[in-house]
Amino acid sequence: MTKTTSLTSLAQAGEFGLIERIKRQAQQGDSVVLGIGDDCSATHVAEGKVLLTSKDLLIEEVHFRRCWTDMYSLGRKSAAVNLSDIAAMGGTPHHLYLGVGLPADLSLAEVDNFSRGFLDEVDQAGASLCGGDTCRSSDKLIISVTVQGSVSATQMLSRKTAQEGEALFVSGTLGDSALALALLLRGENPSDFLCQRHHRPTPRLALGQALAQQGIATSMIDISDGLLSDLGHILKQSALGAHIDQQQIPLSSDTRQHLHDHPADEDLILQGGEDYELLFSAPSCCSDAIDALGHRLNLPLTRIGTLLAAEQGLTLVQLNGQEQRVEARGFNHFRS
Ligand SMILES: Nc1ncnc2c1ncn2[C@@H]1O[C@H](COP(=O)(O)OP(=O)(O)OP(=O)(O)O)[C@@H](O)[C@H]1O
Ligand SMILES: Cc1ncc(C[n+]2csc(CCOP(=O)(O)O)c2C)c(N)n1
Ligand SMILES: [Mg+2]
Repeated sequence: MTKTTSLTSLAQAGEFGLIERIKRQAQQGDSVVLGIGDDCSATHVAEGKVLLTSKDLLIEEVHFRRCWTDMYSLGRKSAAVNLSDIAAMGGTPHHLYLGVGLPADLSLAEVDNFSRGFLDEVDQAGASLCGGDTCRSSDKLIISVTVQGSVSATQMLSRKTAQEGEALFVSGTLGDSALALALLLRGENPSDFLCQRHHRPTPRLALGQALAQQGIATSMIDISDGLLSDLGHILKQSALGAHIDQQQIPLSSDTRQHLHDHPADEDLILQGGEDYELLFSAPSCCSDAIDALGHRLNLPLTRIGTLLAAEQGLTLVQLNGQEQRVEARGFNHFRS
């Protein structure tokens, strides 16, 4: 057996050495019958719940640049963006599967930092890494994560159950991540706050679960491709229109200051992606419960608009007070 302490390269560790290193760091929750190490994992599904499963890829130069992020943050983000999809259904995450295609120029220390970040995010969510796949990639770092969670079937929140007349809310602030990315692409240095928002998104798990369990929200989605695009999915699947008030969209002070100086960047708020905040609909009578929940979680929950009949389409009251019909546009892998 190879001694692991003095290893520095992927070649020295080898495929199975790498898997062993990840396995040693991974904790297993009670629902895991068989974790890393066999042909499949085996896990229990809680009785009376439905299984939620989602997958997200992160590809170098498409989702991240290695020169912009440290590997620990990339590991955390790879888990977080997947956990965010479980949050969007009102669910509790349980099991994750990590596929990696590793270019030969990565050092073992970088891979260790990546897995440490991934596992810290998984642990924080109370979930377990149960398996994955490891292979060499010819050039780019490729990350493919599958997450499983559960939710009571009667409490699950989907995109297709919003109702006309209900209010639309978002958590947190919008546009910070897209602004950080825009600045990085322009060769500028985003503030530490903006960098955190881009490289270390927070999956809103406690919020998603509370909205589902308390029966407050009627539909929900996490904002990965931008507010208008992701709202567009709720509108399409619920056969509705909506009215958004741009003045109400919650901004961080860094983003507000930037827009004051660079108003041309306003579209980043509406169409920039990777906020990983939750967008949800709720009857207007739930406003007090939503306020109380926001206070309890120490997270702003802001009403930004109203759901209308489908014929009314998607309209935006702009900052100048003018109402304009808008497209449900945002990040699109084959268009932007
Ligand atoms: N190649 C594919 N094969 C089968 N289903 C897919 C494929 N790509 C996406 N889907 C499905 O299409 C739906 C929308 O996928 P999408 O990736 O846009 O999810 P999202 O949650 O809106 O965004 P994000 O990827 O940022 O999490 C999901 O149900 C997803 O499982
Ligand atoms: C280098 C670099 N270029 C562009 C972006 C922007 N970006 C990539 S994927 C995505 C949406 C969510 O992804 P998905 O829909 O695949 O889940 C966004 C906004 C980035 N983060 N890094
Ligand atoms: Mg999603």
